[in-house]
Formats: sequence, structure tokens, C-alpha cells
Amino acid sequence: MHIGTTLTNFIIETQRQFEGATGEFTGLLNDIAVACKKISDLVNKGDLVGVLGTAGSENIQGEQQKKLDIISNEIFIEALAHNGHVAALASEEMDEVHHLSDHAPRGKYLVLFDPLDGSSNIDVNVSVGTIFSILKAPPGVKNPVREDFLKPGTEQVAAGYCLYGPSTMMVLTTGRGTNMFTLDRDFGEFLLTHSNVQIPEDTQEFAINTSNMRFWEPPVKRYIDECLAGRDGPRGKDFNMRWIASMVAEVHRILTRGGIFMYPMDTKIQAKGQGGKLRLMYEANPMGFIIEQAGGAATTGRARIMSLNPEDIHQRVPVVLGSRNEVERITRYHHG
Ligand SMILES: O=P(O)(O)OC[C@H]1O[C@](O)(COP(=O)(O)O)[C@@H](O)[C@@H]1O
Ligand SMILES: [Mg+2]
Ligand SMILES: [Mg+2]
Repeated sequence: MHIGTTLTNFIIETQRQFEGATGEFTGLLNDIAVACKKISDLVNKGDLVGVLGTAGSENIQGEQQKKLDIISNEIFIEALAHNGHVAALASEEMDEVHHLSDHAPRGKYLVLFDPLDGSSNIDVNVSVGTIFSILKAPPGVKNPVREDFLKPGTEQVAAGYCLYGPSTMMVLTTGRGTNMFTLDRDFGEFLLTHSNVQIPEDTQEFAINTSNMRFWEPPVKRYIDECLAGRDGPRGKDFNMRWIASMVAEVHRILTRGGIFMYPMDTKIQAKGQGGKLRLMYEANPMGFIIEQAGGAATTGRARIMSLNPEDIHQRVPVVLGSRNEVERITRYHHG
């Protein structure tokens, strides 16, 4: 597909390759694009439209919700729940599965989403984003339930994120490579700017929240120590570090120039009885699909993320993703 193609035409072309395609998938991705454009506009205007700051409520994760967490969630529901492309929705900001109103037409898909990723950055004007994962809905079921969403990442039909940074970009995979589109605000369209993105297999750049170092497991400690030892150490090369605290921005950097991103299991997380910091269904699985389709890898440190059998829509998992050879090295360290 040629650079400059609109997202809509790109999806229509992609759909042509699927036998029996009805156009419903194109419709769904257009709904998602509309929602992301609206969120991008609000993020961009920030205080001018009074959307910054906390909402004074907590989500099921026990996190203080930002106003934009809730507003973005509502924009997504409004854009997706009425056009007959989905059967149900699930989100970081909603405890339970969101069922459509009785008279709303039902569609073939389920969507899980993180309406605003990187929430701790929203008030300090640092890049944030939206992450989404698309699954097939059980045929003929009017109101799919939680169990209908609990499919391994390998069953995703598509996944993507929209990054609200200096420019707004939509990154998408339908299982045929990973492509990037940039929003032309004048034109109001996402245009293809990077097709079939490939992540370098090796890297000298890692991203991890080092303030958690004292809680890390030995394999992670060893890996980071070796990176920090630089060219005089066992790796024989110097490493750089980055931490933006927005998973979307970290993943985007890695898709653009390689690298490794880690939010591993640690004793602090274990002490809280949690399985990790990041959520499997609307953070780790969609990002795993995007990264793998760009030639990278995504594991928990021990197992491929997309092969996990989910137990809950808000389940948390350890995440290690990025340049294939580095992810494989850390996974080897975990297997001793
Ligand atoms: O606050 P920390 O420990 O740096 O964690 C940052 C991580 O938490 C997140 O903000 C969690 O996502 P949400 O903002 O959607 O809750 C990730 O985007 C980011 O990678
Ligand atoms: Mg998030
Ligand atoms: Mg979020």
C-alpha cells in the first residue's frame, strides 16, 4: 500500500483479502478512528477545555481516575456502541463488561480498550495514548459475558494504539504486519506514513522504572546490571536508558528505533497479591501482537504473552517486550 493512503482505504484494501468480508470490520476501525480523533482533540486542548486533573473517583484497579480517563472511556463507548459493529465492550475504566442498550444493533466483534494510557502524564503534558484489542464475538449471543472475552492474545483479530504526542499517530496490526498512520488535522484523516514496520533484533536501549530496583527478581537485576556495566562488562557495549511512564510512548519508540521495555514482576507487586503492573487484555496482549507483527517479541519474562490463557478481564501480568534478541536473553535468564 502506498505511503499517504488513508486509514479507511488501507482497511478496505486489507478487508478485500478476507474471504466473505462484509465491511463490518472497516466500520469498526472507522468508529475507533473517530473516537481517537475526538480524544486527540481534547488532549491537545487540555486546560483550555477543562479536561485535566483528577475525577475524584477510583477504578477497579484502585487507581485514582483522571477526568480524561473517564471522558475518553465515554467517547469510546459513544463511538462504538451504536453502529452495529460490536456485541460488547470492556475497558480499564469499567469494572464489568459494558452491554449495549437493548435496541442497539449487535455486531461480530468484542473490543477491549485502555481509553487513556499513561494517565500519570496527562497533567504534565507528556505523550499519552489509547490502546485497543479486537476479538470475535460468540455468534448469536445478544449480551456476551466476561468469559467470552477471555481468549488468548493469539485470537485477536486486530490490535492497535493511538499515540497523542507531538503528532497523533495510529498504529495498527490485523495480523499482516504493523503499520503507522499520522493524523493530518487539516485533512482530518489518518494517512499511512510507515508501512510494515520492522524492529531491529538488537538494541542498546532499555526502559524500566529503576525506582523499583530493590524489588526486582534476580534475572531482571542481572540483566540491568549487565547493561549498566556497559562496554567493560559482559555485554561489551554501552546501553542508554529511557522511562516515559506511558506504555504507548515506550512501545512507539521501540517500533521506531528498537529497544526493550520491561514492567517485570517484583516483590512489591507480589506483596499486593497482583500478577504484575500492566493489564493483559488491554495493554500486554494488543502491544504483544503489534510488536510480534513488527518482528519483535513479548513475554512475561517466562512465557509468550499472547499464548497466556486469561483468567480475568483486568488480570495483570509481567511484561518484557521489544527487540527479539534482548527479550530472548532476559527470558533465558528467567529460565536459569
Ligand atoms: O508509574 P510507573 O510505575 O512509572 O508506571 C508507568 C506505567 O503505568 C501505566 O501508566 C499504566 O497505564 P494507565 O495509565 O493506563 O493506568 C503505563 O502506561 C506505564 O508504562
Ligand atoms: Mg494503560
Ligand atoms: Mg489507562
